[in-house]
Amino acid sequence: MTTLRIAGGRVLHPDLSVSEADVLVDQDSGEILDVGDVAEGDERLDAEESLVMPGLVNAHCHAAMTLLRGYADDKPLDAWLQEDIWPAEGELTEGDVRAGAELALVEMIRSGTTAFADMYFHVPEIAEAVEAAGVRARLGHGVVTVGKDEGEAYRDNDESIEIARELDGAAGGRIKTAYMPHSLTTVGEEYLREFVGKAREHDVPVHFHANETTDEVEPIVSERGERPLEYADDLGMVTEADFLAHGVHTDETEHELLAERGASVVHCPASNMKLASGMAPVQEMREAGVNVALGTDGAASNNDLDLFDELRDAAMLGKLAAADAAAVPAEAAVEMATAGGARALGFDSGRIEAGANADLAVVDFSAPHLTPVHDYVSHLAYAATGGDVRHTVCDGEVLMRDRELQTLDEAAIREHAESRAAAVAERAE
Ligand SMILES: N[C@@H](CCSC[C@H]1O[C@@H](n2cnc3c(=O)[nH]cnc32)[C@H](O)[C@@H]1O)C(=O)O
Ligand SMILES: [Zn+2]
Repeated sequence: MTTLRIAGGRVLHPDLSVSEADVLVDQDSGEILDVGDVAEGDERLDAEESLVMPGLVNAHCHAAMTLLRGYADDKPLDAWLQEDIWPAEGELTEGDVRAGAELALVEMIRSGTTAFADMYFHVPEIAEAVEAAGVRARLGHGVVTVGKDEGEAYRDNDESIEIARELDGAAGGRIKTAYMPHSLTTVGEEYLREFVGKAREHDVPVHFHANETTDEVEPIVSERGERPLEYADDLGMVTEADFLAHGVHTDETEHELLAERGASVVHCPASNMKLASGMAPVQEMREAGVNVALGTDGAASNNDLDLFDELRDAAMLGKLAAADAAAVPAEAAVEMATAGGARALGFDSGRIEAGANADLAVVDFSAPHLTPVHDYVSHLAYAATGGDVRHTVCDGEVLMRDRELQTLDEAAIREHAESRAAAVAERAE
């Protein structure tokens, strides 16, 4: 057994209390062995003046969209997707998706994210990038059937199921999968009925966009006379294993349904503000007992993958939505970005405790904007940024040490992404 001791700092415990403690990690099993006054390790990671926290979980992303960062801004969802994003994505090759995913992984590791969920295409390329980077991920092929003939629509759904079957458990178990229909309005009912059943046969969860804009909710309500998530529930897509992105325009009935079924909602505050989709009722959902996680969504609607921004945005927007400064307090935001995200994705991470996955971020508290420290959790939610992360550890492996990436060649990845993105933009013109 090879062990790693993260020493000399403070630890954020599962109840969000903070105390001086070291963390001992088994690098072979990738699990936390002990927290507190721990034994010596074979290797040491310095945590002086720092806080060891669970690695952040980005529970909804389209990682390769880093190539489209700043490509089209300042438009509502529908026009943004149809006029700019989908035409550009039509030009993305396997190599482009690989390059974009690698850039995303650099950003995520730099800002302390150790697990993410991703809906995209050319998923085997994304999986290879994840395997090399060393993080944890739940990956899936996004399905759209509107505007496609039956044959094409079937192929797209089949591919999503096949990818989910083939890649589940890859990278030594760090990669898990899901069937990922894009949304309740972009995938036809007949396909959802058939393929959600197939996902169940293969024991993979379902991940989709839901209730993101009023334009998406209204047609379902008027055509079916029921709320979108009641429709999704009829289709069997709201089980404990399932997680949906956004949930902006959800009502009390839907919150009760989500809480009862145990399905998770991934709140994406920056994307919701940028596309003016609306304010998700996060405080109400949490009070109803819904598990809420945080996501950045793609870099083209955010425009970065720094989850510390989401922590702050979630706390701020949650107050505005509830017209109550006590809504979505710092603790809630931190919980959503860690334990809530891990639960949504089905990983035993998001808590620093013996037996959990050793997925950790070590945040440097010596910066002026983090001085003084009255309350560590407050700083994580309101003052820290991804740039404050010193070390990132996933599955017991050090992915970043003193702000230097250990598994990825950052300069080469940046250069490659830059030239790939320029070529995509040119082809899409
Ligand atoms: N476009 C592919 C499959 C969809 S992958 C997931 C899709 O979600 C899109 N996407 C990114 N952000 C959002 C969002 O906020 N709402 C809805 N879709 C989004 C993204 O651009 C990507 O096309 C096809 O036609 O078969
Ligand atoms: Zn999305």
